[in-house]
Amino acid sequence: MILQASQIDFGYRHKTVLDDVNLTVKSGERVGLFAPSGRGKTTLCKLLAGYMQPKRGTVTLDGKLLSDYPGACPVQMIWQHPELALDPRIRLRQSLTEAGPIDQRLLDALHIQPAWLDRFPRELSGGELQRFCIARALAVPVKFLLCDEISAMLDLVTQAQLWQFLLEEAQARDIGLVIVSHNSALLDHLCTRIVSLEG
Ligand SMILES: Nc1ncnc2c1ncn2[C@@H]1O[C@H](COP(=O)(O)OP(=O)(O)OP(=O)(O)O)[C@@H](O)[C@H]1O
Repeated sequence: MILQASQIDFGYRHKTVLDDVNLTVKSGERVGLFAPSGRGKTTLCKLLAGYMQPKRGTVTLDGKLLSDYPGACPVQMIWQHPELALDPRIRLRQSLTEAGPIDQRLLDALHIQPAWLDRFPRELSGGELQRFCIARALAVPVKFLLCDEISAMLDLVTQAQLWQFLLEEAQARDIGLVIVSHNSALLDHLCTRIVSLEG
């Protein structure tokens, strides 16, 4: 499959953030997105995942708009701040089952303890919550995963385990990855290609 952003313009109020941006990602590719803070990486991810619509240009998956795909969106985003990605009023088990059936293999691979599922988001640490958000994104038949600074809050050992798991999972399921990070060494290590938003 091909996820394609073509001639994207986007701004907040009167401020232009993205001007004629093009990006193509194929299944199985791992594309790093690198740019200074505030340049629009998160904004581009939100557009690629269909959370917002561009002012000009299109985002398509195999030539069709994301809204043409029924059910769970095949492009999932994992956010930099996991606490903002979850409904604080519902327990994690409900968040997970709303995405799809609980897959014990995913929970084990991400070292998610069964007891966490009975808690509310505020009752987990940032790193625990992030691993939960990754399990939730992978619970749907995802084709492209947008990872926006997802590992910065994890210790180095957990980061390494997480990326090894995500790379294996992406390869096994032919998922395309877009990886946003300020850590260029991490991107060099993980990605098949790196794209700069610096113009
Ligand atoms: N909801 C919003 N309303 C107004 N301006 C916004 C909004 N979200 C982001 N911006 C602005 O848009 C610009 C791009 O933000 P964005 O979060 O996409 O950048 P980024 O490259 O991901 O930054 P960082 O590396 O710091 O996470 C910034 O100048 C930011 O202040």
